[in-house]
Amino acid sequence: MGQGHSAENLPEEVLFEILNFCGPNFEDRQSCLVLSKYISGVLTTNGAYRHYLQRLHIERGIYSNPVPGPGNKERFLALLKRQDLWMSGEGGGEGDAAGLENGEEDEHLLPLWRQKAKPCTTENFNIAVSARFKPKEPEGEGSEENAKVTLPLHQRIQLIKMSRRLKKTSDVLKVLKHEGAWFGNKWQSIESSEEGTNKENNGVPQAAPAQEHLVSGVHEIDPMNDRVVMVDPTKGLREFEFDAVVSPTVSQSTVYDSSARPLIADFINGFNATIMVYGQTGSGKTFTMFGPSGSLNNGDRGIVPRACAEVLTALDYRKDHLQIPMQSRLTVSYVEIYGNDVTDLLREGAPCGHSKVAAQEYVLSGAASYQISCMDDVLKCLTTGDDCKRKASTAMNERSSRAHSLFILELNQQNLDSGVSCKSRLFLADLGGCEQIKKSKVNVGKSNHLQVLKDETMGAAGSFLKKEAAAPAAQEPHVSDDESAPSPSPFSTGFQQSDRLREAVYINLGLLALKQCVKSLNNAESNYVPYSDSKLTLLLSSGLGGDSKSSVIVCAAQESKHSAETTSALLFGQACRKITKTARTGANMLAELIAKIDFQIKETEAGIKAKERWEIIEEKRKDTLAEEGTMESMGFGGVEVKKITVLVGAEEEREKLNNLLKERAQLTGTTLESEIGGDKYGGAVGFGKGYASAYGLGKSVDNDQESYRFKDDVDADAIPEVLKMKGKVGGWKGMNDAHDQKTLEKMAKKANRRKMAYAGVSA
Ligand SMILES: Nc1ncnc2c1ncn2[C@@H]1O[C@H](COP(=O)(O)OP(=O)(O)OP(=O)(O)O)[C@@H](O)[C@H]1O
Repeated sequence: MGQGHSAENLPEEVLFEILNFCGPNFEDRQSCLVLSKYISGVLTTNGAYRHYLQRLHIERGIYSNPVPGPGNKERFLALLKRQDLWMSGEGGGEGDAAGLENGEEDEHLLPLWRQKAKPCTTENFNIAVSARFKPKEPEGEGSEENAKVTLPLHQRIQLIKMSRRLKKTSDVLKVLKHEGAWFGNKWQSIESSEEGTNKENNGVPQAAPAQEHLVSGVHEIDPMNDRVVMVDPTKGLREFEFDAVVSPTVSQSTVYDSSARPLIADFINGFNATIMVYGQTGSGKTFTMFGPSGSLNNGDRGIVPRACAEVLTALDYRKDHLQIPMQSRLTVSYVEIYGNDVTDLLREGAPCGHSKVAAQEYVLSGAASYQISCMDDVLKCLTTGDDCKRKASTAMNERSSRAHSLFILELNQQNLDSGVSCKSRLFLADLGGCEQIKKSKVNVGKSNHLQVLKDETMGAAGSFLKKEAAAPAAQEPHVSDDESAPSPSPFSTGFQQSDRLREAVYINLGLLALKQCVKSLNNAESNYVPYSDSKLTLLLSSGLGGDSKSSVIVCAAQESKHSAETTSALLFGQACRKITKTARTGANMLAELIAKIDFQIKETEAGIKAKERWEIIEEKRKDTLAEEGTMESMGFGGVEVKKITVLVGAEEEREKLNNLLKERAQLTGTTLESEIGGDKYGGAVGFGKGYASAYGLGKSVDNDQESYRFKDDVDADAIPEVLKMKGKVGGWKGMNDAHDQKTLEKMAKKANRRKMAYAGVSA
């Protein structure tokens, strides 16, 4: 409950906002009500802004989550910038400023919606990263022993400063001295010999029992300051800061509120959004994203069902309450990425698209989507998809996801009055868990399989061995999810377990590609992000570096035996947090990515044009088809020296162009050959149909051999005008002076006549 206010003692900024809201004549009854409540002290400033947020939604269609707690003012001022999202034309909608004389505009008195529109479509932001820790499991005996870490002195000092809230290093040294820990017995023996053993502790906070070693693992989870302190066996003490750190005991709804909810509002307001969970296998990614099995309808449900519920509730509300007539359509796609295969989990795992290349375009174009209108539809989709997912038991997780899965919501909305429409997508990615094969033990099947083969071929004698082999096999992870299912034959066990290994490799490869993309995005000098390295990164490309708002939730285990993996996951989160992006409403990720690549292709082509020149080089070639018994066949002589013309000077640009064309081919779902073969690209630099043959360039630039650049017969016509004019054709005597076509032709012929010369011994 706020303090009582009178109109006179209202803070100026509040009065200004309220005046803006109510208009010069206080004609808006609801705003008057808010104002009167505020003045009488019934409403706090925060509460008043809650009302403004509601108005923004009802009158302008700008959604905000009903979040309890403070911060409504900041939210309102941020959303105010988007007020014209659903209005047509430029400027602030009905900017006729009723109540004012012709053309007279007083900003302070203009009602909120009648102010000039501010540009609302782009927002700069960093990827938001949060960390969530799974509750601790009891560790096996001896694991602590193995994970002891001795910190270097400076880190030990830092740790004591943090844990005892000490500022001065001299105080920390007193603690160390008292503990006798870091220097061990040596310090104590020096102390006892010099000062006696029972000296008083002069004002330093009483220390815990001496602790010479720290145990590796999570040392401190600090949700208040969104900080995690790790003790890593190889790197010592490490501190990580995130946008949110949630304590291991928090509920699923708290995780949703802190890491996902703001993005759901952005999604409804026309931004593309991406939320992904990243972490080691068994760290709680699926738990966070979907919830434990059977929880889709209860309080334990994860981000996906919660997000769907919030979007559906918001759309229902908008249908009945908005003052602008909005039409909306919500669809869902649910796919799994396994190596280079993308499968539709809502169509019994059918492959997406007609080819592996086109799969991502198929998904992003919405061809795999289904319309949903209520929570029942969502639950059906989730159950159908879940039944279809690759899951198996490993030593690390009873129900381990064996591929990356992507749940995509697509929302199409239109203001029927203004005709303005907007499409936005929400990507919810449950990434497969990075796993160390030796820990998840998914490679055990290989040896089982071989053992079975051995037994089979040994016939009756093998049956004895089979029994022997059965004992250790029983301790290995079982692969069936279904306890009641008939136990698999040893053959199938072998196959299934080697499948686990392949799955682990595919998952790790996708994650590696993801890490490479994050690295490139963080490297200011890198102008190429290798999205096309994997299907996972292709599908997530817009979420990582494109136009969408993104949030990464790092899931991790606290146990010391997982400290290396936890540190690595937290480092990934930290790298993601540094990526700055520009998000825009109504962005079409795929089309824009392609347009961006097209622009880069044009720039690169211009660079090649400006830099490239012809040069004559001597190439030594050996006769590989020499007759038997000749000197050449024995490796002596027979070397042909050929003078050949070669394009040089823009090698880096050509490589870049090649990568860009590859990336474009991946995005458009075509092949590199068709990108190069068309007239669209590289006409001037030798990739177009005409130039490719004139320059003697092979069709496939995928082929790394340099020979595609060589050409014996130089056709002077083929030398680009730009090179002739600039006299850039260097290395060829007299070429710099050549300006007319005839001279060029003559020189080309002369060079061809002189090109053959034999060196060495001939037979
Ligand atoms: N925060 C949590 N609270 C309680 N239990 C949890 C939590 N996180 C995970 N678990 C439990 O830990 C187990 C593994 O979780 P989950 O399957 O979500 O891991 P994962 O990271 O998705 O693993 P994988 O990559 O192998 O699929 C499950 O039994 C899950 O219920």
